[in-house]
Amino acid sequence: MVKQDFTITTYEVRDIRFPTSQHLDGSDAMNKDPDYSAAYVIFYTDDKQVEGHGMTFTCGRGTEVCCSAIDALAGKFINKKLSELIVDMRATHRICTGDSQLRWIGPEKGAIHLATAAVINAIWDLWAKAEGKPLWKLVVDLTPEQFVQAIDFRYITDAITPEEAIELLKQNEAGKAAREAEMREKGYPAYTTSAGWLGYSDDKVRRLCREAKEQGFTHFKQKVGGDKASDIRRAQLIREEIGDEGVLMMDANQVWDVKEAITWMEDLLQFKPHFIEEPTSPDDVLGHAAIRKALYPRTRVATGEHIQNRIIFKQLFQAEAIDFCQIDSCRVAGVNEILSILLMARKFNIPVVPHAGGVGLCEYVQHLSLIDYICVSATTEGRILEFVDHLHEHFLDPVVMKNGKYMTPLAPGYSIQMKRESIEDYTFPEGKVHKELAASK
Ligand SMILES: C[C@H](O)[C@@H](O)[C@@H](O)[C@H](O)C(=O)O
Ligand SMILES: [Mg+2]
Repeated sequence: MVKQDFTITTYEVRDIRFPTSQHLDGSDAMNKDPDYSAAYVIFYTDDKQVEGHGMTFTCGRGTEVCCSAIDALAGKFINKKLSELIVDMRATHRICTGDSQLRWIGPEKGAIHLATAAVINAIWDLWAKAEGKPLWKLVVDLTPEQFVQAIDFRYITDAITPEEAIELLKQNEAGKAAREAEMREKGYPAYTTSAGWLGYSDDKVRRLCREAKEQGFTHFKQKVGGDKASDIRRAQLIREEIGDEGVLMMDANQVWDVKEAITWMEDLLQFKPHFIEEPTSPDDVLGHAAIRKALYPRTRVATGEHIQNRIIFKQLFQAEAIDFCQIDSCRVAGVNEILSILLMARKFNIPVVPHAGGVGLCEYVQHLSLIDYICVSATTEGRILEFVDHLHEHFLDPVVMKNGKYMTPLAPGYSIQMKRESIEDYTFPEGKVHKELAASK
């Protein structure tokens, strides 16, 4: 069943924080000073060479809460053999989401769900390493039946059944090899968010847009929703830099009420935004639908980085509330739940445009878009993968960008393993970097 088998012997949880707020990297109208962080888990095995790594993304304070939740889950995997876990990935996923007591502090949402993502992703990382394949390749090589076996269909069978999902995957079998070859050669198209963080000066935004254009990017995201006059000024200067042919996306990070979102966007439509992302609360399915109805087709609506689980995605699709589905690799419960969302998005014909603004998220989502293209949607039309240019140097197998595209990752695993030195230096609060920061204050 698995090329090499291991038994999980112990685990380690780390609270890792990068002080990105110092330069306002990652800042937006809601998250004014994020410190890109990771609640990080390592599963050690009886083979000293092979470890499963996983993390969930956080913004600084609160990482300790997710670490505690990881602690509550990870112990369940001690003494488990990899082969036992992967034979039924649906059951493995339920080890976390189905705990009859822990479930009360979710269910399938909040810190416990973020923690589930870290743990589940670490298991997939271990599995991919055991097979000697990058995660995307492990998944695209599964049979349609095995792919579907990883998914918890509870609460979504009114949108898609396992039988339908298998049928859908089977339809794409024929072209899989050609799409894989294409991706290995050309890579997956990306857009950049790092030119448009809200806390950056106009000059910096201008310079970063220029640099991103030179690097081959054609799609750029601007943060909006702080102050309307400055949104307008900023949109103007970005348009000057990227020209009419450049694609401009806007992201409000949930700051508006429903009506406010519509009126605010009316004033920004002159800049031809491709979409408005997170115009309001991620829980407000009908609010998103109302905003979409008011603005479509002058602009479109995107959301997902704070959509807590497959059930809310299902409702967003059913209510025709969004035009773009921004899956987040560790907001929902890791690879298993992502697969269910990819399938539903395919069924409802909504392009998947993953969220990657954080640490480690680019590393993760490159695999997910490859899975989407090679075996689920079979198209890149309307799809583009987010890229932010921060903190990649801390990973053993960081993303490789060329000409505005993600080059297909080839190393075994889920690309999320951090360098040991980075783990030590940035562990909060006792790592070297945090001690130095505290001393300098
Ligand atoms: C706090 C973060 O940087 C967010 O601003 C970021 O994830 C953003 O919403 C994005 O779309 O990338
Ligand atoms: Mg966003």
